[in-house]
Amino acid sequence: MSERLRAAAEEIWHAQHDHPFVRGIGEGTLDGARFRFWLRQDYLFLIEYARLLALASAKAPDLDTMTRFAGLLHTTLHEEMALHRSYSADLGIALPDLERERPAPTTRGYTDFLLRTAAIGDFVELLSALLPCMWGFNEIGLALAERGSPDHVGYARWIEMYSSSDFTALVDWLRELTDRLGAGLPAATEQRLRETFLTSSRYELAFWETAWSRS
Ligand SMILES: Cc1ncc(CO)c(N)n1
Repeated sequence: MSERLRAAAEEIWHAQHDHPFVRGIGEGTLDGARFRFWLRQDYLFLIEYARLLALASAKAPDLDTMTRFAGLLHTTLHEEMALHRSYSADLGIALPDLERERPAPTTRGYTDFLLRTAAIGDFVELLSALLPCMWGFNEIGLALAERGSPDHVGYARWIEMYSSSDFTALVDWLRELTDRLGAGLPAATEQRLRETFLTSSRYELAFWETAWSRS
């Protein structure tokens, strides 16, 4: 099912790869103010995203899945958010300021959508909402890593995080889980899951666009 979801969102994902913010990360040309805006908003995003992972663990259909989501929650809080904290330290942003940031409408809209889906949808729907977050960042990270970044690039740590073999393995696992739980669903259910996947994909694109144009 994950391949069909990805195919339905091709245009949106293509626009993400092509977005000047994403290209700027890869080429090392993204200006500091835009990255700074993204970093502050993404930290808020990750706090809510961590709640989503906690809900996924709570709603997991079996102990193994519950354990993996608890691990993913831990990795997000301690590794992915550590990346943001280290960039913030470099940029002179104090931790309390990072947490006190006000969410931009896109950040608010996206995290509300994710948590709403987790709260009232079933587990597969939650997975469909979550998949574009991790899979999208991994696909972008891998594409940028493959293109290679010049040595002077300050965004190398960003690219390393999202293209790492650990992050890639997590995405592979999440896709397998979606394929397993999404197998043989009625067409109307898959249609609903596709809409959820598309909504998250649109928010992913809007997140880059907001950081590009609002800062
Ligand atoms: C908006 C957004 N989507 C996905 C990820 C990856 O976890 C992130 N850090 N931020």
